[in-house]
Parts: sequence; structure tokens; C-alpha cells
Amino acid sequence: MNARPTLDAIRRAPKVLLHDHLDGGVRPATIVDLARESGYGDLPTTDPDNLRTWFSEASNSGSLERYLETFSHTVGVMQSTEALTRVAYECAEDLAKDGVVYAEVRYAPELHTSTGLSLEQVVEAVLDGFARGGRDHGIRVGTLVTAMRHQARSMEIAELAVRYRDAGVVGFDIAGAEAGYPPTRHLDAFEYLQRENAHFTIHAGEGFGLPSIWQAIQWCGADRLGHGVRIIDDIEVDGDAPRLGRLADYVRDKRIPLEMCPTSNIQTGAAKSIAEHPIGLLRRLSFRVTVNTDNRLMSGTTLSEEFMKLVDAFGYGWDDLQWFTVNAMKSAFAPFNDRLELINGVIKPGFAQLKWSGARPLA
Ligand SMILES: O=c1[nH]cnc2c1ncn2[C@@H]1O[C@H](CO)[C@@H](O)[C@H]1O
Ligand SMILES: [Zn+2]
Repeated sequence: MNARPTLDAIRRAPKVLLHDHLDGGVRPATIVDLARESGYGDLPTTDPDNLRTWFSEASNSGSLERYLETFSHTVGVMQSTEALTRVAYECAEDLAKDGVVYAEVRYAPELHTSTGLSLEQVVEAVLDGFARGGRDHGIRVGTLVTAMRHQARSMEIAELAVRYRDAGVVGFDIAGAEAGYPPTRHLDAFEYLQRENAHFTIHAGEGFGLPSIWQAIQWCGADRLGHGVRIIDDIEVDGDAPRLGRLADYVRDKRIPLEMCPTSNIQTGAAKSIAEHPIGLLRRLSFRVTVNTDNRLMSGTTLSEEFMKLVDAFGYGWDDLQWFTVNAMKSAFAPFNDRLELINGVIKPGFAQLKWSGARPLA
């Protein structure tokens, strides 16, 4: 029987995560340790449990701008090579323990230079942590380097992505407050990456609507959309047959991956609830939807828990969860052969085993 997925079984499924921020997933106990070691004195509390609660409550503001304010504490303690390597190592360990087999984790190198590290030192420290954590815990982790959209360092960060492309940096991204900072502000960086045959995703359609998505795709050439939830504004739901506008049609026709992050979207006000999250409609319409965590600390979540919430809200079964996972693996920035190998060698067999583990033996 194709049994209903439980949280425990979902944890054992071989999962793929494309949208997860390194500075949004630090363990509370590690933040406390690093703050003590570095003399960072601004933490709201030094009790790890209280700190965990503080992050998830402070992130429930309904505004992306306010949500982003909480990052000052994680970024504040990630200012040495040792701290960056430790956080990356633990990230690989935590994701592996949640059953993630392939992840792309992003962070903004420019935010980690306040005590004098160079961008290169930051990138190398993070790569070191992921290489070791990946090896020890059996997970493949690629990194995306992010440029902050309100700053003006995207060209430098794009160059960094290209320089380290063979060492574990698999792509580029822009993040930060979306309203007032359109993707075209960084057009030179995106054009440079295209000339270099490099991959990039853009946070778009989260804190701002269709114009941001349109620019990300049609001006900047994004391979994927970070969130992209507001594509729903270009879909008219009236009766049984939803009508897609030209942009929504384009996104679906071109199979442009949507990196959806349900819990985060509720915290920032991009969606009202899990049950009303556009992911339900977009999945029914067969957009290239993927499921992600965004910030495990701020959202108090894991990839397994995001899947569980969708199972509860939409009644998804193993076939749906496998579909999201294969979508994610197809959309990864890893080389084609690696993607195929993971889909056919790891994901499909892993889901097949779980799918049929509740089966009654034939009499
Ligand atoms: O959902 C999001 N939307 C936009 N920006 C974000 C989101 N989550 C995190 N960051 C921003 O990305 C930086 C690098 O990881 C974080 O420091 C945060 O400012
Ligand atoms: Zn994000």
C-alpha cells in the first residue's frame, strides 16, 4: 500500500534542498558559543532554548524587512574563518541527519568581512566546512554565493562565484529586502554570469510581485526563482479552470523552478497559511515546484517538517513528495551526470522502499 507519509518516514526519504541560508540555520547553542568566544555582546539571551524561541517569534512579523533584522545576530557571530567553518560543518551534519542527500546552501560573503576577512577567506572557510561535513556525514553540499540587493557588490560576488566554480561554489543569488531593489539593479553581474556560462537564481516574487519576477527572468535570465510565490498574481482562479497570464505561462512552459519555502512565506506575509499557500495550486498546475526551508532557525523548521506540513494541508502522498524531490534534483546546479545519478541511484530507490514499506504481503 502507498501509505500516508509520517514525519519519521519522511525523515528517512532521500531529499534535496535548493534554498537554505547558511546564516539562517545556525544551531542556537553554536551562536551562544561563538558569541562568547568572539565577545559579541548583543544577543537577546544566552540560553540556547530561549534563543531558539526568540528567533522564531521575532521572525513572525509578517514583514520581510523585519524578518531580516534577526540575521544581525547570526551574521554577528560568523566573522572568523573558524566560526564559518564550524557553522558550515554543522549545517552539513544537520541536513544529513534530516535525510537530505543533496543541498545547495547560500550565504552572502560580503556580510562576513566586518573584522577584516577577505571575500576569498570567507568563501574558502565555508567550503572547507562543507567539504569536511559532507565527507563525515554523507551528503553532497554545493554553495551559492549571494549578493545583497541593497548593496553594490554584486559584480564582485559574481566574479567570486566564477573563480570558485570548480571548488564547490555552484551558483549565485541575490537576497535581502526586495521592494525598492529590483533585480535589474544588478544587471551587469547577471550579464557577466551568463557570458561565463554560470548558474544563478534570484529571490523574486516574495516581498514584491510580478514586476520583480518578470525582471528576474526576462531581463536578468535567472535559471530559478527564489520563492516566486507571487506568480499566483498572474493566475486567475475563477471556477474550475484557472487562467494563466503570459508570465505565468512562460514560467510553466519553460519549466522555471520555483524554490518555495512555505513556513518562511507565512512569517514574511508572502502567504496567509500553509493551507492557502499557492504551492497547492501551482503543484496542481504542474509548475516546476520545489520545497525548501529558507531559514531553519528563523522558521523553526527542517525540510522533513516542511513536507509534513504539506502532507497535512494538502493530503500529499509519497508520489507527490517524490515529484517535488525529483523536481529539485532536476533543477540543481550540479552537473547533469550527478543529477541523473542521484535521481536514479538514490532518490527513486529510496522513495520506492518507503512507498511500499507499509504494503501487506500478498496472500
Ligand atoms: O527569504 C529571504 N528573502 C530575502 N533575503 C533573505 C531571505 N532569507 C535570508 N535572506 C538574506 O540573505 C542573506 C544571506 O544569506 C541573509 O543574511 C539575509 O539577509
Ligand atoms: Zn531565501
